[in-house]
Amino acid sequence: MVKVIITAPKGKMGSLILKEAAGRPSLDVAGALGRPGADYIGTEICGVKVSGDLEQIIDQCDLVIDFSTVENSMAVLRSCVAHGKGLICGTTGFTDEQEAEFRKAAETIPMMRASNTSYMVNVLSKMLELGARALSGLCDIDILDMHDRKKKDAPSGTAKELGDSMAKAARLSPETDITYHSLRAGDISSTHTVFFTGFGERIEVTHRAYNWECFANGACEAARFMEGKGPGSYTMSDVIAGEMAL
Ligand SMILES: NC(=O)C1=CN([C@@H]2O[C@H](COP(=O)(O)OP(=O)(O)OC[C@H]3O[C@@H](n4cnc5c(N)ncnc54)[C@H](O)[C@@H]3O)[C@@H](O)[C@H]2O)C=CC1
Ligand SMILES: O=C(O)C1=N[C@H](C(=O)O)C[C@H](O)C1
Repeated sequence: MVKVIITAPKGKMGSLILKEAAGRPSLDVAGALGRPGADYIGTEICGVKVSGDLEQIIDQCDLVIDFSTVENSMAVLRSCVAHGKGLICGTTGFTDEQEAEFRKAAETIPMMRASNTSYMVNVLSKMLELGARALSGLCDIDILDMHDRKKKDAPSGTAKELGDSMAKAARLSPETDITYHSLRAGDISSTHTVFFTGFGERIEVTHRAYNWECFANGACEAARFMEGKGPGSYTMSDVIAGEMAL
């Protein structure tokens, strides 16, 4: 059983992950990390005690699951490195320098950076690799991500990851061969469309999340996958590989 600490238990994602993880026999939720000073510090959510200080509780876990903010995630990353704990980070919007710090950390701790933990999105990524290999040079490739008006980052982390995996598969540049578009409006829930646009014809492939449960389920699957893993960089592609028999 993996012992986990879950951050942001009042956040949109953190609250769903905590609820899902608390009900899974494969996971033991050792604690939750809330925003310091918040009125819910010291209370229990889903039967889990909420602390405002990761240093006080981190030694009770094997792994931290963190879907919060860039600032908090960088602090969580540094604590995980200092205490030799694993980390699944689903937060998006990091700078290149911050991403490099995650890669460096993977030399000493088990690390999963995953901008999208939905099983379907990660299957979609495999389908798009095939599309990009078959169609590169014959068409334009564009990615449109649509999210609610409160989302902080654009393009989405998912758009960037899909672009990177297509570019790697088809030997393209993710910066110059793929074009990114973002719409932030109302309460749109995560929607990604990839367009392969030729002349006289076009392919559009879309993933629509109706709510955020697919990401919470995927985060818990990822935590189960991380059990017993040593230092290194792991991806959702590794998590789904067994199920897809890739
Ligand atoms: N990887 C994936 O599949 C997904 C990733 N995300 C990403 O996850 C992140 C969070 O998204 P949401 O839950 O929608 O945002 P949210 O705004 O609902 O939640 C963020 C939470 O972080 C908490 N927080 C801030 N500072 C903190 C601190 N010092 N200690 C503890 N908690 C702190 C806030 O109190 C808030 O509850 C975003 O970067 C988003 O893009 C969102 C959905 C799926
Ligand atoms: O903020 C969100 O909602 C989401 N963020 C992630 C991203 O930036 O790709 C994953 C998903 O799209 C939901």
